[in-house]
Amino acid sequence: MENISKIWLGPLPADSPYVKPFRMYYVQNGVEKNWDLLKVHDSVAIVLYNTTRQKLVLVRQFRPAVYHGHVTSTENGTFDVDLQSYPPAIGVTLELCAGIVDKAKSWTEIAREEVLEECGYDVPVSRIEEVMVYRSGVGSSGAKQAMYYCEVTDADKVNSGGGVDDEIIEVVELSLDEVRAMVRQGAVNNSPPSCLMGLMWFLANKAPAST
Ligand SMILES: Nc1nc(=O)c2ncn([C@@H]3O[C@H](COP(=O)(O)OP(=O)(O)O[C@H]4O[C@H](CO)[C@@H](O)[C@H](O)[C@H]4O)[C@@H](O)[C@H]3O)c2[nH]1
Ligand SMILES: [Mg+2]
Repeated sequence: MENISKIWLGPLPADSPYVKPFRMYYVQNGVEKNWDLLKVHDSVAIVLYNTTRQKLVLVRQFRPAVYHGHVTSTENGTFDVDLQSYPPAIGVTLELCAGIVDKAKSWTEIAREEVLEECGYDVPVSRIEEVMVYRSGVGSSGAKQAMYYCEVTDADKVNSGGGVDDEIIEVVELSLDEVRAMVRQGAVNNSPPSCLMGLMWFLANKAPAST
């Protein structure tokens, strides 16, 4: 996974299909203001629970933005990355299965495809229920994310997952005790808030009482 041998930074090309930067201007209470922001894709995330194994199914992957966040928090924005001081493992996250909405398909169909591509479970959209919709990165992007819940069994597993094209994704199964440890007071995670919220929602609403 973190078989990464070189890391460097460059300016964002204007034609990035993933991130488009803008400065928005507005007048509030008669005062002109502006805000620097990013247009990024909306997305779906899926809380996946394997009822056969009583495990939450998450994904591990190297996230360049998380790596950058670790490094620039101490290096003030510019860096020649020394992989000894900053091992790539600091950029590896544990997240809900998730994907960007970049196709003309329904959001639940995109969720269904992500469950299949990233985690290897083939389920019909009728088994994917909406949990909630919210905005991420309210200071920088405000992108919409819809969270879904889906229960799967070992019988739904058709491949090992891992993503498509050049994606490198590891499927990780967590016990309920391991999930509880992730959201315990004082816990420090490399996970996004959406994942931690999804896990807390699961513990509050879906987790079997006795395990
Ligand atoms: N973002 C990006 N920048 C590139 O430069 C860039 N270059 C290539 N790609 C490709 O785009 C695809 C993105 O993968 P997904 O569709 O699975 O989306 P996620 O990365 O899982 O992101 C979702 O889930 C996250 C967790 O909840 C949220 O934080 C995000 O907001 C949310 O979109 C991959 O094939 C990747 O190779 C880039 N993708
Ligand atoms: Mg993804």
